[in-house]
Amino acid sequence: MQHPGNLFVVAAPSGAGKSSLVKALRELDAHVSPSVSHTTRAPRGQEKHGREYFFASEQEFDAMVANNAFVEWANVHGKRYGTSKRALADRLAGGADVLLEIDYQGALQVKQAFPEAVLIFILPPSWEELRARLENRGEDSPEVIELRLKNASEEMAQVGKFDFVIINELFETALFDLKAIIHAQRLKYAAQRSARADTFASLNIT
Ligand SMILES: Nc1nc2c(ncn2[C@@H]2O[C@H](COP(=O)(O)OP(=O)(O)O)[C@@H](O)[C@H]2O)c(=O)[nH]1
Ligand SMILES: Nc1ncnc2c1ncn2[C@@H]1O[C@H](COP(=O)(O)OP(=O)(O)O)[C@@H](O)[C@H]1O
Repeated sequence: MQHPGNLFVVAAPSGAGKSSLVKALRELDAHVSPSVSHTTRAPRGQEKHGREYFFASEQEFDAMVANNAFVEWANVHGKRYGTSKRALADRLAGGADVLLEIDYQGALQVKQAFPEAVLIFILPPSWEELRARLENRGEDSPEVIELRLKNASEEMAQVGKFDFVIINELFETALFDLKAIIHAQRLKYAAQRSARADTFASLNIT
């Protein structure tokens, strides 16, 4: 079996720029593989089943919960979202670095299951800017935007439980920070692996 890859988790209040940052990162770094979540929310304009999400009915989601098919799942803004075990295990075992874009509740569940996971939280520079980004994105109704802003303060209160925090003010700076965290974790992991290999060799363990 190939060596398992690194696991990164990125969380943020809605509108902070998480999806845009992860998309830009993936264009620069082909070794980061996303995991496609299941959700009970309806698809937005351009979204495709199996690409952004697997869109599931409440009954389908219930069945997956009952079958213990999720690594983590949570209620977010009144809908359910979850990472399936299948989506994660195959990619990690194949040696890919996997990046999960999930909410803080899911991130903390992942840390329980995988203590070596690296948790990254993305903050907006201000409340005004967060609201402006949600409004300018033009994807959500005013009621949905208000709900997301209301939930943002509870989400942001969790920032201390994360390993790293990025403030997404200037996009290019935030992207640089995200790349740096991922690069540093890869180096650390590679160093640990080679130290282990040296020890194994000196002990004649193959
Ligand atoms: N726990 C958990 N949260 C998820 C998952 N997939 C997406 N989310 C989170 O659900 C929230 C809503 O996502 P979405 O409806 O796509 O809207 P967005 O916040 O504008 O990107 C975001 O905080 C996502 O990170 C998942 O598999 N598990
Ligand atoms: N640094 C930034 N400066 C200005 N606008 C940004 C920045 N980062 C993202 N945006 C814009 O803000 C909106 C929300 O970003 P998005 O990536 O959809 O957020 P999230 O996935 O966190 O909900 C989008 O319209 C995006 O283009």
